[in-house]
Amino acid sequence: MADARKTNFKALKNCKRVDYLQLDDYFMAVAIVTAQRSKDPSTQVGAVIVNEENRSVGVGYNGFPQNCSDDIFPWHKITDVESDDPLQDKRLFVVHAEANAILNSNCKSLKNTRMYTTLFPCNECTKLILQTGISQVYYISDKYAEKPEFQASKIMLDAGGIVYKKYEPIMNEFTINIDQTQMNWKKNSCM
Ligand SMILES: Nc1ccn([C@H]2C[C@H](O)[C@@H](COP(=O)(O)O)O2)c(=O)n1
Repeated sequence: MADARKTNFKALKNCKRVDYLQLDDYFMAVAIVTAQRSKDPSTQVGAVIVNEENRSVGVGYNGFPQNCSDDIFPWHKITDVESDDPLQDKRLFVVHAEANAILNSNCKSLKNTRMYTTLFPCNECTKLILQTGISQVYYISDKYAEKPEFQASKIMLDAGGIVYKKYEPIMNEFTINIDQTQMNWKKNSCM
């Protein structure tokens, strides 16, 4: 009688999918999807923190603090509106995606974790990155590279020996389509 435990799995091809999403692309994709939760009309940012065991331990997007209503607080900058009230500026109130990912983390220590963020971190978030022991930062855009806040970030990241790299995807594009997903499930269940 054949002993199932002695089956030689190597003798046959195991039919594993080859076009699956690689781990780093997956985490950056989570950051991109998370950014879609932001109510900011000009820039939506998402960030994910991942530990050494490849578990995501924190996610965040840019938004106002708890109890500061998205419908009441300003989503513009003072320079975008005709107002002489300096409080009419989102920058005074928004919590950045990276800070939210850190604050939302579900573990005691972020030492040696890596962060995937859709936008390069500002100086304030970089201070938190250094203080929490995050050791790698992957980003998609560095659109504010010329601003002193973002240059200060690089000075601090360099001083802290933190690896930061523009993200190079393996799979640059894939589609999220809920109707299509449902159709695929139906198709597969008939096979
Ligand atoms: N690394 C960053 C940089 C910016 N943010 C947030 C802050 C604002 O909500 C928005 C930037 O708005 P803009 O100046 O482009 O009108 O993005 C962030 O979460 N993380």
